[in-house]
Amino acid sequence: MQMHHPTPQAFIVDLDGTLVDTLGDFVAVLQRVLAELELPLVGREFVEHTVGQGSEHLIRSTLAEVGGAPSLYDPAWQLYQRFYRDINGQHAEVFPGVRAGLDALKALGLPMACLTNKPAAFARELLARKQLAGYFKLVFGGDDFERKKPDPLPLLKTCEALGTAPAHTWMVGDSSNDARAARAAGCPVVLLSHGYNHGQPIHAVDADAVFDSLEEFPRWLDAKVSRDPNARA
Ligand SMILES: O=C(O)COP(=O)(O)O
Ligand SMILES: [Mg+2]
Repeated sequence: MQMHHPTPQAFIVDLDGTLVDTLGDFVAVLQRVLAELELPLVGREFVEHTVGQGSEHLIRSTLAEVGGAPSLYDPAWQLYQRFYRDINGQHAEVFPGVRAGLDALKALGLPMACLTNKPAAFARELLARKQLAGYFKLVFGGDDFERKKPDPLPLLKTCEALGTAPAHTWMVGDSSNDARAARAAGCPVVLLSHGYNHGQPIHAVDADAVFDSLEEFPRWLDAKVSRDPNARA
């Protein structure tokens, strides 16, 4: 089938699972919280399947998983914030191909925003610690808007801040959360296979393309999208 792809005007890039492999950070922080509350620890696989929907969801699901009372949510939240601040980035690595991919996207001369469900302060700190902050004109977190991805609101607000049309603002993510938000906002979306898709196969998600490395995206764009500046959407 002949696909039609809109000319990009900007890129919106997710953080956890897309740019940085942060699973080790989430596991380390949750284990410290659970140890402090004298609760059983959770497995890495549980965390991998649960991240991506913001810290509130992660903390609530973790307490449910280990049989912790819902009344422990507030103390767990406080501990999570404190430990995350200490640990942020220590057990996390930038995925292979990310810097080369971002360099190639940046060379297109289009603005880039980072949009994550992670709290904005942690996101900014992590990008700075991994020398990725300089790529992004804007950084928005899960606490910046009334609703998080998969709601389209954060994408629509980010497009507004970039001053670009959603139909020409490409989302790059790693989960169905990103894809659903992008589809609902009217943004084209591509996904990376190395992230955390709630334990589901990434190729089953409705997206314009799936890549194993961010480096493949600018090459694919170059081949698929007309570079004619007068190209119609
Ligand atoms: O759930 C989180 O904290 C982060 O998720 P995201 O960066 O993939 O949006
Ligand atoms: Mg993600």
